[in-house]
Amino acid sequence: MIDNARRDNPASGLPVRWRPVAAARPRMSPRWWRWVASTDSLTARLIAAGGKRQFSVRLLRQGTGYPFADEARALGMAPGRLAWRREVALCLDGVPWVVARSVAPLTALRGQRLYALGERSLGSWLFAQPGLVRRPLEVTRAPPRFFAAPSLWGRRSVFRHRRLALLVQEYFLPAMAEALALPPT
Ligand SMILES: C=C(O[C@@H]1C=C(C(=O)O)C=C[C@H]1O)C(=O)O
Repeated sequence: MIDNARRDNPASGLPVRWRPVAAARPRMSPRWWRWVASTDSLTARLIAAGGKRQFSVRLLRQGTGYPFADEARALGMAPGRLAWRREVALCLDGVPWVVARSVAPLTALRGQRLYALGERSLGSWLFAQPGLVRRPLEVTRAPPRFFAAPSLWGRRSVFRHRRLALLVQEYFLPAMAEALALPPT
């Protein structure tokens, strides 16, 4: 499991510590709290916050592979099981503000046409699904393992829709903090 993840990305050997979002609240400014703890569509929030800037989804990588060990655990996947992985940058005027990595067990994907999303936002599909359930958010200060940039906050949660379980991890980048004049934490 961990060996497979390492083959994908040498940095994955560093275990990522995820904590319930409420546990991080004392160290988080109210402005960041509104971004990190929100449970509605981040895509919609970014479009609103971006004002006149043009929103776009840049597809970094998509396909089948092994999840990181902490991702497999969050999804309740047995070691060695393959997953569908999608990595994107959510950009405003072409500048990445957030990078996201979504992971789903392959077995749960049947019939869901997620491959066809391309550079449309997963969020706009996901939040249109009736009966969507979102598990509690967790946060980390560790940088993303799939994109070479620091992040201010990272968060993750599992969405459930019928048989689909999808772990969405989103990292807020310094460019976003700078553009919106957000504090360092
Ligand atoms: C889950 C959402 O979807 C966003 C869009 C993503 C994509 O297109 O791959 C990935 C993660 C999210 O940041 C959302 O808008 O909240």
